[in-house]
Amino acid sequence: MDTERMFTLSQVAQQKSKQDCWIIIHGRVIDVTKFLEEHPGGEEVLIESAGKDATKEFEDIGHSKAAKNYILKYQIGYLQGYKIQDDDDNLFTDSYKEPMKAKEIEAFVIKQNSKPKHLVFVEYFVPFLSAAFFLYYRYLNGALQL
Ligand code: HEM
Repeated sequence: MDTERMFTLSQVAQQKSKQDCWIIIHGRVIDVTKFLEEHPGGEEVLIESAGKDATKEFEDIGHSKAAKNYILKYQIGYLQGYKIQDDDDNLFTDSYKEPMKAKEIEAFVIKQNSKPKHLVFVEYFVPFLSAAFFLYYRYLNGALQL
């Protein structure tokens, strides 16, 4: 997807129907046409913001990182003349672009952390058995001394 394309405000303003619904968030032009039915907040709010800058509305709701990843997914370009903020990279994560990689890493970490069953046996059961034998031995000694 070519996200480097530039659009003017009037170009975006023309795409405000259910069939062509674009909105601007943080200077990014997003084609939400295919996302309308999927939007958990309903399609109406998106259609109301269509063709406009909806950054304030978007931020006021307190959208999650998942929502910001959708922005990366549906972004088609940038608004011409928009000055990208210094913290723009922090506003969006790029994890959408490589979801498989993220999953692989997660799986790897789980594998690394989970212990094989026999290790659990050695770690907990063997010390417990040793302690039990030791106490039993002390008990027998004590019993013999009495
Ligand atoms: C491309 C733009 C947008 C995307 C990708 C998006 C995505 C989402 C997602 C994923 C959710 C589920 C909750 C979450 O993960 O935060 C959500 C909820 C919601 N969104 Fe959006 N949204 C967008 C724009 C907007 C705009 C412009 C408005 C308001 C004018 C809006 C209003 C809402 C509301 C009211 C909810 C429901 C919150 C709730 O029930 O707790 N969204 N949106």
